[in-house]
Amino acid sequence: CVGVYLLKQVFNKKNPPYPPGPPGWPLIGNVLDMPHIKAWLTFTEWGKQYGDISHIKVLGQHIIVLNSVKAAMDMLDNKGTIYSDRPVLPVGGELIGYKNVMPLLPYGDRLRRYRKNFHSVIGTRATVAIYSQVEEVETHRFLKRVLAKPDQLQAHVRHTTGAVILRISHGYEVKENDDPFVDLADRVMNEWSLATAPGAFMADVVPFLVKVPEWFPGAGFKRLAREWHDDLEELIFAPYKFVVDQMAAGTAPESFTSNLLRDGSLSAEDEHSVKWSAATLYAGAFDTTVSTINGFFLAMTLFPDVQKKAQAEIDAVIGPDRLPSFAEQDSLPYIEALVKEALRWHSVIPTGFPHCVSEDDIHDGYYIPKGSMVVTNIWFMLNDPERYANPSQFNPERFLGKEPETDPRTICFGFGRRICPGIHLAEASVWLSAAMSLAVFDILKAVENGIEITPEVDPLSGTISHPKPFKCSIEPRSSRAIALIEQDANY
Ligand code: HEM
Repeated sequence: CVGVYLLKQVFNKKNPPYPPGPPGWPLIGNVLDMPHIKAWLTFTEWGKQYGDISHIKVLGQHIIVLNSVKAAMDMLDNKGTIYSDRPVLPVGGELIGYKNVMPLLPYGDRLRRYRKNFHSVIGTRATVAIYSQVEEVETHRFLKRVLAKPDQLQAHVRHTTGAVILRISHGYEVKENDDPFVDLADRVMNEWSLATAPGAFMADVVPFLVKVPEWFPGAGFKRLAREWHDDLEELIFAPYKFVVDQMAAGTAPESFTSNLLRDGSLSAEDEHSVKWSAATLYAGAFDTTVSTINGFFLAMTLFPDVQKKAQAEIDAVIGPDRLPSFAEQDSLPYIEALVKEALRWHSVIPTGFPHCVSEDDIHDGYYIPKGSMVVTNIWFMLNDPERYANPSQFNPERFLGKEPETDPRTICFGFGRRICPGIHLAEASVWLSAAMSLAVFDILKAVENGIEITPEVDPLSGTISHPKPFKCSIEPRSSRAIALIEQDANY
């Protein structure tokens, strides 16, 4: 009745409720509701049932799930001063040391320093353009590798992405095989993704276990954490020393690190920021770029009409006698739309990196307690049928014409003060891989025993989601294309 409703309103004003969500159980709360596989699908269901902002509580931790761009902007952008912290991971963050890597760095002065470093070196399209030649040389090498061994596409994507990043971060040119820095970085990235997965260690949920000595039964995670800590330290110091030595010898090429060290004597804190932000560049860029480029190849295998249109544009604008370069970026609108669609269609960080709330807040009448973890369901935002017609279709045309759909770059790179600082580099790498590959290769369905194989669209679980490994066939488009790939480019 009206009386009860009014009483509820008065009560809610004084004690606003948590946002709605699955009811949970006495004592254990929502432990059983927390999804571990493809969490974005469960979060999407919650969005349908409970609205844009939902809430669960898992072992004392409040988790807020956002299912709309508006809610993400209202909270993470507009209230950025209190929605920009990161969760504390007792094992990954503290014991191993990942809390010094930017995605897990607490909000504060050190974060501002790292982000300033990123901004000064790769913060705009113009600053990223300094590395155009590095990207062009390495991507041309990628074409050569694919031509030689097309069935190892996914290994070539990883190798090339690592090569581009190490040249940009430390001016280091990788060896074709068994490169020590690439192997180390690969190992650390693998350890990072294991250690930061939700529920990776019991001690993340029951933090006092961190204090247990290494010899204690069940404390094997401490030995692992020590070994992974050592790998991380090596990844930070070895490439940094490489740059310092080269600078002393006067032979250091342009790189993120050499650029930041050029200013001369640095305080200990500045030196820390340079070392760790350079290594962060690898951590932030590697898996995300690999996953997006693999997603592009998957889309081309499944949507041949899109591929043909893209090739027709390249043929008309560039012709058959040279490879596309960054100089033509603005003359290839269909390729630009295709890159946007690649960023939308395969969502690389489907549930974002969690933000943490540093003060109590009341938002839209809901109580958001200090310490809450805020998760953005980026996957749904990029697949919301009200925003993107037929979202499962790979259709670059949705971004062309008079009424383009929302630019996915305003969603897929996250929100607020923790928005991805590598946007321009990510776009440049994906653009060049797409344009150069389409210029010279046809990407087709593989045929085995006379039967065409249609790959599944089945993104894998993980903070960074990769497309499920798939087969495709890659053939040079013509003998002219082979000659273009094989020639020594003059960059
Ligand atoms: C397609 C490629 C990429 C996608 C989709 C992507 C997406 C994202 C997202 C969603 C976040 C979390 C933002 C938030 O907390 O709201 C993020 C953070 C971050 N990204 Fe990217 N990213 C990509 C490539 C890159 C590249 C190339 C770099 C490095 C050059 C990079 C470096 C980082 C770093 C350092 C953070 C942490 C920022 C912070 O915590 O303040 N990312 N990225």
